[in-house]
Amino acid sequence: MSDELKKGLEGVLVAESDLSYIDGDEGRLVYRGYTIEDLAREASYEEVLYLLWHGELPTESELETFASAMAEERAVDDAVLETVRDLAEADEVPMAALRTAVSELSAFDDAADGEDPTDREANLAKGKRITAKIPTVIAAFTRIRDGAEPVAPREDLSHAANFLYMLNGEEPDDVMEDVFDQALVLHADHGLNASTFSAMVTSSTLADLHSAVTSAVGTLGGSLHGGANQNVMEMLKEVDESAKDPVQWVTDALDNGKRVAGFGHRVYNVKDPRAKILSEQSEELGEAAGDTKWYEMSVAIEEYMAEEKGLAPNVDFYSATTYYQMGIPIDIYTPIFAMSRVGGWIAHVLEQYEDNRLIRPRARYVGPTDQTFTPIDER
Ligand SMILES: CC(=O)SCCNC(=O)CCNC(=O)[C@H](O)C(C)(C)COP(=O)(O)OP(=O)(O)OC[C@H]1O[C@@H](n2cnc3c(N)ncnc32)[C@H](O)[C@@H]1OP(=O)(O)O
Ligand SMILES: O=C([O-])CC(=O)C(=O)O
Repeated sequence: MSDELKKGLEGVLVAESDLSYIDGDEGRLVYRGYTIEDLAREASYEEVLYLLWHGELPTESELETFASAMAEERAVDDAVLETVRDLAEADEVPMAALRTAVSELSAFDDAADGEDPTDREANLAKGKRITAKIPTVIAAFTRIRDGAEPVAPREDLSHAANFLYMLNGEEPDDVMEDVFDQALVLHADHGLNASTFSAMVTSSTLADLHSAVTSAVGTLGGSLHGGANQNVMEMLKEVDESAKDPVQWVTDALDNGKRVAGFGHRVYNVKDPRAKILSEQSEELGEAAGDTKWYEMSVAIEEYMAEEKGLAPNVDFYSATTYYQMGIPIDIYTPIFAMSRVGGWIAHVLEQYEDNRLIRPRARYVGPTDQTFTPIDER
């Protein structure tokens, strides 16, 4: 047994996986051998889900069956909607509301209590239900919080278009649907990132899929992980409102010991390939709207961070301005990340169950070992 301490588990191999491969020096990401560039351009989110869960790209009829079965599962039980309403009216943080709702979804899931938690077919069906319902929860929460009534899901729209329809009460145009669908594809999986690992740890105890996804939602929300996309946009708005030069603003932030959201990564030593694609989306949306202010501000910060800190943008840096220019409320950027990443979480949980061993690392104990106990009335 090695006593070498790897803080943050950096570089530690804990599993074999054939889901996604990251080359952190080359800035390359593939899902099951397909480059993220090809998938973002050519495949829908539903197609990528099928690829992750079933191991290969679907044929047209497989995709049609898969996507329509998932679309049929979009509605959530009234009791869950009531919880979502209560949480929205109580001004709950969106990621906390999503975590609570995902947990409650299990109470209304068809899966019989006591079934084998590792049953692959049951989990694929359950995974489809969870993935289908998460967008409904996020859209309903957002609308109620903003003083509107939820919009019921439609089965005839794609996963991406249906979410934007439920959020805005109107169908998105083709450009918005495509940009959003690409964002979902780009966020679907990323090796053993923290939230995925959290889902794996939970499932390694033979806890059920809803528990694993609930753990993962909780883990994604932190500012060092998925929560960074919201922080990026809040930072850019602060820069804008400060009327300072963006580079000066960032210099001051770094001088004050702050981290710049959307930069740095545990695995990438170069620009995240997803950030490359999203920066193009961000620029195109700005150009279409006749205002590239957010894109230009982001590029100025990117150049400065590269020169001064040797840090490159991660996926969260350009998703922020992409979503902002689509009119999406800033505090649901991380729930949207979850809406995509749930596909990866489920795929990794399926892998975990296939070849399970309890995940249980050790800490090096550095406390005392020979204290003399003092009874409470003598302390
Ligand atoms: C989807 C995702 O989860 S992508 C990541 C989203 N998170 C963010 O964007 C938050 C900002 N980024 C960070 O905090 C980090 O880069 C992380 C958490 C992503 C990676 O963390 P780690 O791999 O543990 O790197 P670590 O925190 O040790 O940082 C290494 C060095 O780079 C610096 N650094 C890393 N990221 C940043 C940043 N965004 N701003 C300023 N400095 C940074 C650290 O201060 C540290 O410097 P030091 O060695 O002089 O102390
Ligand atoms: O891989 C990571 O550590 C974080 C990340 O980029 C992701 O989860 O998409």
